[in-house]
Amino acid sequence: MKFVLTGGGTGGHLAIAKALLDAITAAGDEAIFIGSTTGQDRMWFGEGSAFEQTHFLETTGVVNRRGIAKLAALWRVARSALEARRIMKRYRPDAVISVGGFSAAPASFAALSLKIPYFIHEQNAVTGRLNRLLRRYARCFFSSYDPESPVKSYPVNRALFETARVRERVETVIFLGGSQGAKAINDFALAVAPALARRGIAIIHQCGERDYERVREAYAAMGIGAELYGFTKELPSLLARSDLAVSRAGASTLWELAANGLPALYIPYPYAAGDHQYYNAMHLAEQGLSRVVREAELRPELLEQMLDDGVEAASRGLRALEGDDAAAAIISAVREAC
Ligand SMILES: CC(=O)N[C@H]1[C@@H](OP(=O)(O)OP(=O)(O)OC[C@H]2O[C@@H](n3ccc(=O)[nH]c3=O)[C@H](O)[C@@H]2O)O[C@H](CO)[C@@H](O)[C@@H]1O
Repeated sequence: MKFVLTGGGTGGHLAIAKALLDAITAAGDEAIFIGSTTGQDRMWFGEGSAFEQTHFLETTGVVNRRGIAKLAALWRVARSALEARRIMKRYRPDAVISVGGFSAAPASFAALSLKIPYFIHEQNAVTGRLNRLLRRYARCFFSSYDPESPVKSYPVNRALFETARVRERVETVIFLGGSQGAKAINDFALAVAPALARRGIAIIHQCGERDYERVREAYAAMGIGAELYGFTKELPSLLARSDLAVSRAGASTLWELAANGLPALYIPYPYAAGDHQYYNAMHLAEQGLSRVVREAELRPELLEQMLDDGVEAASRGLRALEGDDAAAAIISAVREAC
């Protein structure tokens, strides 16, 4: 079978595209990618990816723009949709799967106008604008928070299941800012680092490229030897070594931590559309599997409290969540629906 995967912008969407691609190629099938020239699409799939072809079309976000800027963004989507139609007429895919984000708009409209079976994977607890608009036209809508979804587990890198373990005590804390890094989490890490050092707890910290120098200098000034990364491709092995995470609640990160049995204190990005990071985190917090705190209410004592309470029960609970190979299950559901 031939697939088109579309969508991206940020790592959360692209991580799903990658997991689906792996499931497609493992089954001996093939796929092409249609994404955007803006955002992180090229960084993920620019060179040496396993896609048969990759196309980066000119699109920018539409939702937060006004006036002329919005019209210009819509014009770019329309022009790129025509280009996506030309690509699909040549490639003749059996199915188009959108992982959301503004990068997905041209290929989604092209698929629907050509009547190619169309599928959506929504990563977040609050459905994004484009997915809300197009959901009614999709043959299946996959979401880990929707009881109606044909597959409820979330596609994550298999390595996270393979290295999963129950955490009995906290020897290493990892700070995670999502694919772009988060200044608030960086500041929090620096504020709690001395207390962690006093307890003999090691620190791993993914701080984002933009804030890397500042954070590096701050650790050096405190004489604390944190293991620091801007953006790293080795995240799965870093998570496997960690016992507690302090993290944004981007969907892919959240389900990767869950798959690995790694409990977290989630600090949702306050400006995410529809506050979706908060609802992503609440999905786990309501089951007692992690904690969530608003950025404005973040206090060092909260982390200390979690260290005192221990993480074993939460870690065991995460390991008990449904955790099959979601990407393969999604691809086989797509195959059946075509
Ligand atoms: C600010 C914002 O709007 N963020 C959104 C964005 O988050 P963001 O792009 O940060 O997405 P996620 O947290 O979902 O995923 C980040 C991905 O990048 C990977 N990674 C991250 C850092 C690193 O150094 N190396 C690395 O490989 C992670 O393992 C993960 O697979 O998309 C998510 C999925 O729609 C949403 O839930 C988030 O709300």
